[in-house]
Amino acid sequence: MIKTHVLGFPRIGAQRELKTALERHWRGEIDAAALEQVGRSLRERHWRLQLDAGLGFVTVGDFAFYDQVANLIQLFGCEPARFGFSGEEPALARYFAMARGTPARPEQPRGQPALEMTKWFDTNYHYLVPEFDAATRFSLQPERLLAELDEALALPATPKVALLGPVSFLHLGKSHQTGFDRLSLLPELLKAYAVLLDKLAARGVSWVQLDEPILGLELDQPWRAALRQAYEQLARGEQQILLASYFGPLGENLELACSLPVAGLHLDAVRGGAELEQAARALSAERELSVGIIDGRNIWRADLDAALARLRTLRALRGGRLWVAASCSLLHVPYRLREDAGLDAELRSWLSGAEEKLAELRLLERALWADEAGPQTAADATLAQALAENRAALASRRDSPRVRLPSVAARLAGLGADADRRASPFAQRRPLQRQRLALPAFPTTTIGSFPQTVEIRAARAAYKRGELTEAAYRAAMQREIALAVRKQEELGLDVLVHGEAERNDMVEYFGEQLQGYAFSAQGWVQSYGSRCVKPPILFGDVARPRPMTVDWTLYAQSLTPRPMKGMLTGPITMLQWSFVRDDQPRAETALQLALVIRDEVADLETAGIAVIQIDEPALREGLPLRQRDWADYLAWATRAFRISAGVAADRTQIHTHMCYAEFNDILPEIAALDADVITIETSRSGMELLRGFGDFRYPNEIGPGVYDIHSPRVPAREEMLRLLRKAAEVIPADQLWVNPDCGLKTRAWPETEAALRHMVEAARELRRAQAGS
Ligand SMILES: Nc1nc2c(c(=O)[nH]1)N[C@@H](CNc1ccc(C(=O)N[C@@H](CCC(=O)N[C@@H](CCC(=O)N[C@@H](CCC(=O)O)C(=O)O)C(=O)O)C(=O)O)cc1)CN2
Ligand code: MET
Ligand SMILES: [Zn+2]
Repeated sequence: MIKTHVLGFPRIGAQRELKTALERHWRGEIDAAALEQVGRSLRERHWRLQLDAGLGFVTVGDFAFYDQVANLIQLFGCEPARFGFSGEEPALARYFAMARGTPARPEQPRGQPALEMTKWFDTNYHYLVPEFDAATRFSLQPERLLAELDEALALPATPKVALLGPVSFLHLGKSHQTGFDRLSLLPELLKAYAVLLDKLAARGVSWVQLDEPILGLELDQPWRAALRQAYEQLARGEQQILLASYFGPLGENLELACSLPVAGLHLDAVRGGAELEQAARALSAERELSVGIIDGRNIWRADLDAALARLRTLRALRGGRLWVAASCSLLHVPYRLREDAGLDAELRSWLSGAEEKLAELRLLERALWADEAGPQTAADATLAQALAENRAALASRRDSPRVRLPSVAARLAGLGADADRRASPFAQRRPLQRQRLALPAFPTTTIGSFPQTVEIRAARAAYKRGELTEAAYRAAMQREIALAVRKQEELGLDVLVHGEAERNDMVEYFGEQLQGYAFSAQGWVQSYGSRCVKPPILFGDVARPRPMTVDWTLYAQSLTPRPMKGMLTGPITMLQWSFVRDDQPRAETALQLALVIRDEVADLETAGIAVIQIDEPALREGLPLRQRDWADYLAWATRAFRISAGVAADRTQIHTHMCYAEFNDILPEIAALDADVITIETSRSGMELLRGFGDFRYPNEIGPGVYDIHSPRVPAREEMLRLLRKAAEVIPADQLWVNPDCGLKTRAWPETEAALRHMVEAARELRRAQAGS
């Protein structure tokens, strides 16, 4: 028997309907009932797509109004006590309170910060981090999930319920209590899972998919033992469990996974392809093997011939039984690309979004059926035609002259051995930069973006629709830049930025100006909550036809005598947040990107810009999931950064910026980037993150973020002072900068100005204290 399925489907909506509805709800424009209705209709639409594609199941449980991990916090009734919920509040209101934080109330004068948000493995999706401590109790609240299940049953459709598994749920959470062992909660959590599984079985659900993506990580013995304990216990119930792993090979966890007494095992055959045959042999015959052969992380059209060859081998090993799936949830790819208005016909034929991936699964299923059916049927002709079309599209991509630019390869080959080094070491660059910039102690700056207002977005949308001329658009963006410069001067910031008004996104903006990149009109992917990105598509060798930021930066610099920071996105972040080609190593693509950024640095410098920031927020996210693969990645990734910065003269100050990450485990490599200044996100951790930089004696200058930009909350001057004093305990004062955690594009102006005013006051207070001591 061949069965096809997906681990999850994108939920934001082909037209981002969920985003629109959520934001309207948060603004108070639509009530909870209207929002729920949007959720229901999206679920129904997505299930119908799965039904129409002939999948063996529709997947239930992948929908979330904010995040699938946050759903589990409510499903298992473990909302953190700090939110002070009485239980009287509607569940959805509590959910958004956890996701977005709560404003100050008389009984909670400072409000509650949201749950921490962190990267979902090595993706650009962020999940909300569950908080566990000794007082955590679980109490199953299955109403929402059961209601969704009933919707699917009513279609009618055969549902498979998909949830994060108990061990990954605990693993991905955190505890603020030192010494608390999250695994001590496992027995209670398992009881709740077991009750839920029974309820699902009673509703007639035949399969429950439990995701344990931590199987792709290096696990300590206690976590491995926890997986065994969990599945031995859960498998005792009625419910059949499909245990799902993705994002990498199982490696040393393969044997464990194959030996757990679950009814089926899903593996990522795209990133863990090498071990599929081994798993097919190791898994006992009565169990199902689900082969994730369609890439759930990237947008290239699948090579169906290759997939079929692979599946036939595996099917033979499995005695004819096999499930065929996408490697991971399709959450990470856009809805559809084959008809996207932003892409030309040739490119479209090379791509697959979520809908097209459903069709690919269907074709694989039909081809495998045809093997068994024997003699030619009428359906075979359409199948053969579809496979031929697939072959032709793949050949057109492989042979396309658009993909290769000989000049790029030649330039890389000719790159000097010292291209990744500045002319002199930091100690020599520093006095030259100090003299040129003449900054006060504790210099203040921001990370780049200022509020992306409705007006800015509307102007860009009108320009893209052809309703605004290029000149009018340019003038509108220049007005925004002038406004940002004026406000920064009024606030008294030291190193200014132009504010990035002209950028739709820090990656897409550059992609749009580079050869080798294409960008879709509707290829949205959820990044967190209602926020989406439209990753540009890197399909060929990268080249820069003309400078990308020089005009805007020079315009901004012309408005002020203060230093204007040029603002670029670094090669690794460009790589990580784009859909990149799969026909050459990522390391090579990174080098090509490094060269175009290098050229931009050179042009900004020639134009007289004295400070240039090369953002690398995704450097940490790109780390391989297993530590043993880190060194190789870090070697090429940091070299790519250094190649982009290495062209700068000693007197030009290079900044970099990183956020959303635990930096302490890669401090030597961060230091090896040799940026003159690094700004990092530290405020949510109360400067804890900085301690590592201090212990390591980080050699260059650092701007630890002094306030969280994810929340409209305006921190008091004293709060920032406290953080700065804490920072000064671990970092020498003459190395410290003062700045927010990250860019301010998601904020509005009033809170931005208020917070920056407090920040500048805090820096001035420090200077006074220093002068007086
Ligand atoms: N690529 C990327 N990844 C990242 C980050 C990032 O900045 N970029 N930051 C971190 C956090 N992730 C984030 C992801 C998205 C957003 C974000 O603000 N996204 C915006 C969209 C940004 C964008 O592409 N804007 C376009 C398109 C805007 C738009 O929706 N326009 C409307 C029309 C608007 C109108 O008519 O008024 C439309 O196309 O329908 C533009 O400004 O041009 C959103 O979801 O709202 C923020 C942080 C980590 N990962
Ligand atoms: C996610 S890092 C953002 C850096 C960028 N320069 C900004 O301020 O928006
Ligand atoms: Zn950032």
